Amino acid sequence: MTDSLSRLYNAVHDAKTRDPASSRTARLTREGVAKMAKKLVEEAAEVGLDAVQGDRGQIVNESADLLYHLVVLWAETGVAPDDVWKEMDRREQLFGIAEKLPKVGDKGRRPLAVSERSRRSLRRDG
Ligand SMILES: N=c1c2ncn([C@@H]3O[C@H](COP(=O)(O)OP(=O)(O)OP(=O)(O)O)[C@@H](O)[C@H]3O)c2ncn1[C@@H]1O[C@H](COP(=O)(O)O)[C@@H](O)[C@H]1O
Repeated sequence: MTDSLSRLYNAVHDAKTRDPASSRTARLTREGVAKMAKKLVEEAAEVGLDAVQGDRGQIVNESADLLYHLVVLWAETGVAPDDVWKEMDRREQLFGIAEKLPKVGDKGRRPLAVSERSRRSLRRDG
């Protein structure tokens, strides 16, 4: 999946300077980040609605549109796919450590407390 998104990112990056008449990405680039953000939110809402309606095929279609618009927003704001993969790796390591800690901590603390602490740390670092 990360490969497909990285390829899409490169294609989108190249398309930004193309003729807006033939490239949706170039059109979105001309319209600016607010328009890109609006499109992203619309696609996310569509995926959510399709899920509520139980339309699996449409969830797949709209998810592809959602990912395209997310990548367009990354390219516009200077975020590279690697930036996101690194953050995901960091979280995986953090939660992995939390999972290896004792199941019941001091004073009868439950593992959820450890997990919650990790989440707070993520929010603070992020
Ligand atoms: N992966 C995609 C991709 N996914 C979805 N879409 C388009 O995004 C549309 C969904 O967005 P909208 O709902 O806003 O579309 P719409 O209903 O037609 O809305 P409006 O255009 O009227 O605003 C889909 O109908 C697709 O046409 C994509 N358009 C382009 N790409 C890739 O992006 C790269 C650059 O392509 P161009 O931007 O066409 O140069 C290429 O690799 C393309 O394959």
